[in-house]
Amino acid sequence: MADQPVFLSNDVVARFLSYDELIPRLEEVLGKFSRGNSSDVVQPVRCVIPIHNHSGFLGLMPAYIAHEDTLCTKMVAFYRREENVNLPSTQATVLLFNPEYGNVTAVMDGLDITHKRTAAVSAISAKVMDGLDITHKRTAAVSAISAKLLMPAQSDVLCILGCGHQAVSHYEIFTKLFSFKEVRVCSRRLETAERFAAGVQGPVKVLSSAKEAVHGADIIITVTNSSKPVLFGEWVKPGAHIVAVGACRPDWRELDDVLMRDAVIYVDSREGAAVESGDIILSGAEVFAELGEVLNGTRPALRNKTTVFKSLGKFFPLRTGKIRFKE
Ligand SMILES: NC(=O)C1=CN([C@@H]2O[C@H](COP(=O)(O)OP(=O)(O)OC[C@H]3O[C@@H](n4cnc5c(N)ncnc54)[C@H](O)[C@@H]3O)[C@@H](O)[C@H]2O)C=CC1
Ligand SMILES: O=C([O-])C1=[NH+]CCC1
Repeated sequence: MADQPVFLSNDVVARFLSYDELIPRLEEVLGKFSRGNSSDVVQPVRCVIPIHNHSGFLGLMPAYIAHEDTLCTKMVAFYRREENVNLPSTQATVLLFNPEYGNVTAVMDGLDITHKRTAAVSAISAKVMDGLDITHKRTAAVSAISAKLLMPAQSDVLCILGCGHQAVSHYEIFTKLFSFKEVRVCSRRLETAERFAAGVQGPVKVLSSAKEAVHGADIIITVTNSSKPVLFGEWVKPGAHIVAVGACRPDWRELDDVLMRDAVIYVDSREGAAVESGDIILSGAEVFAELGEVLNGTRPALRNKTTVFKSLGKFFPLRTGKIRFKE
């Protein structure tokens, strides 16, 4: 009989993941995904069902990488929370499988469970993070990869629009990897931005107007749960790089038509963008490249142009080794 799956609580998984390992691992899988070898990397556009009563969605994101025999799925619930800011906008759980037997070997994150057994997790070569952190750190790491490839060579000013969970992980990784002379934030409510600024380590300038906040910025990250544009092309410095993380539904927007049509558009998955991104679908903007294509050298990184990376959150499987449990 198969072992029972282990529950990896937030604390446990948090210990197993560092950005230093996450970034190269994501670069590797983004590249592999964009080579389009579907018999190696199987990762369809996620299946999303509406949670009508709660203005939410549940997305199922299965993935299999044949050459390393990794089978997993992420399940993510996400919500439009413009009115009720006291509820989480995203919750995620990841299941790892034994690919040969089909049984679940680990359930990760989003679970506040103190399991009686001690989980001795051996040989997890690309580590895992806690539930929310899997989503937050993975998303921020892919955004950072886009910035490595696409932001102007001289980038002094970072601006973050939206001051929730993703803003924290994005701030964390962007200030770790790059050095900015100024970091600005703006959120729908001033007090949220002030709380954010007080909570992070390092100087942050809080602005009450998004237009002022993005003025002259070299890199702008939109991490809002808005369904209407929060960033307008006429505000944006030519040549800036925009990382658009929110608006993951076909009728949700963070960026306006002007920006979408003027910028060169990069995505994590063309297929996903065509189905899920309101910014792309409703503006009619053309996708220029997947990040993986840039990493593979098959499409160029047009750093001198205004660029948008539209992130939708493909879940790229973690590489896992054997998981062993001790009583
Ligand atoms: N692309 C991806 O891979 C992923 C995308 N997401 C999306 O990222 C977005 C942010 O997620 P979280 O940080 O977890 O949400 P959150 O709820 O923690 O934070 C959202 C922030 O946006 C702010 N906001 C809302 N409307 C705004 C507006 N009009 N102008 C400025 N700020 C505004 C809110 O006040 C809040 O500070 C959500 O839309 C979520 O669905 C989440 C996970 C992965
Ligand atoms: O990949 C992800 O976790 C999500 N994408 C959109 C909302 C959450």
